[in-house]
Amino acid sequence: MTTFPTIASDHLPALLAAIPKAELHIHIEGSLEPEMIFALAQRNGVHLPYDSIEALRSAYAFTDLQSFLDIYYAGASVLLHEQDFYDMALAYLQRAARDNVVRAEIFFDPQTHTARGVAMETVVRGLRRACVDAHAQWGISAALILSFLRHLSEEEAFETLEQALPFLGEFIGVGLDSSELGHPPEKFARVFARCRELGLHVVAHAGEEGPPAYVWAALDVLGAERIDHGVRAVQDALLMQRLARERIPLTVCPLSNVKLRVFPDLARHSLPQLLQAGLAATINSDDPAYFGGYINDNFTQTFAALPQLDARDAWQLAHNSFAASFAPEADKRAWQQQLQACVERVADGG
Ligand code: HPA
Ligand SMILES: [Zn+2]
Repeated sequence: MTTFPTIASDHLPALLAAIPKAELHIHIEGSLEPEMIFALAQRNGVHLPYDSIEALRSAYAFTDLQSFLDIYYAGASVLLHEQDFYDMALAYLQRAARDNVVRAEIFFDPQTHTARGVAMETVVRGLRRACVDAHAQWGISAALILSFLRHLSEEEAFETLEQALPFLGEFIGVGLDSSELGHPPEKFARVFARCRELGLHVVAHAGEEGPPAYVWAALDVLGAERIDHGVRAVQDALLMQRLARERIPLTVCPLSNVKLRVFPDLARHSLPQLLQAGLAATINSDDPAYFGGYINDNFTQTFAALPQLDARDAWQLAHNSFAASFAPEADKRAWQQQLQACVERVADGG
């Protein structure tokens, strides 16, 4: 965009809500609301160590990534049948469409389920059916990214990849999540090389709790096309230059970062520095049921806490989200045009 229309700051919340956007960092198991955890536990006869929805919700007081992951994996234990995966993903996609998400690239953690005896086929079929139905109902475009658990071994990642081979057409790429510290990207060099040979897109969580060295390794050893989180890159000037020069997208999750104490509060988040340095940052929800908000909550609360962010930044973040997505180029062009039209409509007071 060469000229940017004037948008008064009191129109900013409306703009943030209305702009079409892509969500590129959402763990579908992290969209499981306490109400649905309880409903599925009842439906499937799974015992939960919490007496009520309120008791479960009050356990959501995290001190770091691991303290969150322990509860997140426990919550996922209620998912057993294809319909459970379908219901979870359809609920997320309906909620995302309300936030004007036009494209969602959704992580799923198959090892969390296969370890409990749930078949890969059950997981993938349920999630894919929700993606197809959500597109038909709300026009939202959705795709899946299989994420390996980094606290497990590379051998277990290879076994998971083997189980996923019959479903290669059902997911667009692979990621790397779970406990970051002590599990550097190098641990998964060979399995990611195999995934690249298979033509899959490659992303990885790096620089959430881990050091900038993990971001370098995600790029150079795994061949990551996007970095999930990456907010600690600000500690390394050379890395910042590289991320900016190569326009490597960062999928930033502000509410997650505050809940897991990566930053003490939103006002001290590194997002303005990332944008100022010309990095292709995006805003995402990560695990919205656990971190207190979906994507528009992340946009509005982050902009409210950081008054230096303005309408131009909102446009940039949405623009980056489409540029960084793995959707077909024709779709990306159409969404960029919708974004432009939306900005002009809000500027006109419409
Ligand atoms: O933010 C995260 N980091 C690592 N693993 C995860 N699994 C779900 N959310 C996350
Ligand atoms: Zn994540």
